[in-house]
Amino acid sequence: MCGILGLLAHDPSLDVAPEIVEGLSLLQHRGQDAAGVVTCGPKGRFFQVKANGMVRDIFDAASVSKLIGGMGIGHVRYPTAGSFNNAEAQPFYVNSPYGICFAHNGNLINTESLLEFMDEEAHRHINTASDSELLLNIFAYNLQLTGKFRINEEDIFTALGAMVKQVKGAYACVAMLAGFGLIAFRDPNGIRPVGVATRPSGSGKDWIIASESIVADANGFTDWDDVKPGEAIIITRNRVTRRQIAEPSTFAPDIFEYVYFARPDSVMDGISVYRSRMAMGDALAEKVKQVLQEKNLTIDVVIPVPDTSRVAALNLAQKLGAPYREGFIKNRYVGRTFIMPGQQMRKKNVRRKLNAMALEFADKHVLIVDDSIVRGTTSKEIIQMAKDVGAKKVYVASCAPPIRYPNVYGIDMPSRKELVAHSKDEEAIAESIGADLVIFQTLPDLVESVRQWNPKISEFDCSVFTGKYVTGGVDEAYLEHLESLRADNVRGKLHLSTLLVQGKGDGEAVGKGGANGATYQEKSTVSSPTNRKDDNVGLHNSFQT
Ligand SMILES: O=P(O)(O)OC[C@H]1O[C@H](OP(=O)(O)OP(=O)(O)O)[C@H](O)[C@@H]1O
Ligand SMILES: NC(=O)CC[C@H](N)C(=O)O
Ligand SMILES: [Mg+2]
Repeated sequence: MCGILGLLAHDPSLDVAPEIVEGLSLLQHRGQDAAGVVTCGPKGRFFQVKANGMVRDIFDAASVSKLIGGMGIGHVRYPTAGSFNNAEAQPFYVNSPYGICFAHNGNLINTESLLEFMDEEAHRHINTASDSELLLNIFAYNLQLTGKFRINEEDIFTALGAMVKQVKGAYACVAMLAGFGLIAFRDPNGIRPVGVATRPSGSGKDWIIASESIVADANGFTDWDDVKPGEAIIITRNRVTRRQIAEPSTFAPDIFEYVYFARPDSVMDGISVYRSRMAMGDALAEKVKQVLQEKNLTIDVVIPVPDTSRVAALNLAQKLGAPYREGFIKNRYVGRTFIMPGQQMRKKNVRRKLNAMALEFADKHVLIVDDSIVRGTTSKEIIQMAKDVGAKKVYVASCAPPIRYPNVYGIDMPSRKELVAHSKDEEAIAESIGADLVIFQTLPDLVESVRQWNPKISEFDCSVFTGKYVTGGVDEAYLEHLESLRADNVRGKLHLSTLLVQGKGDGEAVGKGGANGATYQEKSTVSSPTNRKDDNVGLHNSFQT
């Protein structure tokens, strides 16, 4: 899951980079592998800083000061295609037919046929294994087909409409056209989130595009509006234009955003993540009550697994009338473990991140609550930790049902074999993670916990629980192919070979700029989609000076 962001200041003389960097740090939980920002300054020039690492490590005062311009986009990356090499850090850039920068959250499922198309028909070179670079080039190719020296909004909608017909999968995107403006768009099923908001600025408005509403709130933007499934919004300094670029399809936002990915203080598609997590705790409490009664068991204490499960665990404890205790203390300097690459790293970091306090576990029957059990990395470690400090019995309750199928839409769960619940019943799962009992939320209860806050959404993407993929095009052959490319054991090798090809893993051989060896690059835009006087005049003025 990545985070995307775009910002257009009404006043072109302002620099938006500091706010973009600040905004990316609020999206850090969506991707910890790489981050990048590109701004567009005078004469339509792009300025870029991107690298592997966390936002705070990549951006310092010196690198941010080089990001000039009143419009820009940013990205935090959690790879789901290609490798975690910094050549695949986003935003991506193409210089033809116009200067375009692009950031993507999601994952395409027809990359093989798109690559063939790029090679045989579009004759565009794709330099990485990133599906996002591919998506950008499909968009650029379709823009090129307009055959125009200078383009307008109609041309962009036409190109996006053609692109949507070619690509399959999940994509929430932000694009920036040099000297023109920003574009936000979302796949026809609205699997990945993205929205827009505004704030007054002089005689006009500043616009923000972001994966989550928290970024808008924190920067004083209001009137958050989710991009609709299959919709594109083009924002220039003169006007904002919205259009459906895809035929209406099933709106099916990914339910895992509410379970784990999003920040609790975000509102997505009209649903407060916080409220949905509280409701997950309430519903799970009923199930736990029932199971404990059936098995004639009691619990002394409810303990959350920091961070994500806290909200649900508190409600669950209240409903059960059991004490809620923070028995695991989290090292605040260690990031999310699930989105780290490689099982070794994830395992090591659970221990680095969480510590069990004996005084909350010793001689007790504890109910540990987590939002989800995916590979079982976290639960295995913390159950052992709880036992090591004297817990008598360790029961685990999960706000999500068993995860038995891969995610193909932007969450890095490509391999069935890695999922602890794959082909296992609840007893076997408990045994495998070392729990005395494991209790899962039912799927209808999970869906209702989220859907009740916006009954207009009739469906959610629940493919990791059901194996049903809303876009179609995901069959056994595809899943096997994905596994062969991205399972943990294959990926280690892939990363190594990428490093060998690239020398030492430095993506762009351009002057170094930021902290952490971030690459800094100034891109002079030769071609700009519009610099005719009658189009987007506000921007042109700044562009032509
Ligand atoms: O079964 P697993 O493969 O371990 O995956 C599930 C765990 O990973 C996530 O935590 P993470 O540490 O990533 O983030 P958090 O601090 O937001 O809970 C999630 O909240 C679960 O605790
Ligand atoms: N998690 C995501 O959204 C990843 C975006 C894109 N597929 C990449 O791997 O960079
Ligand atoms: Mg967790």
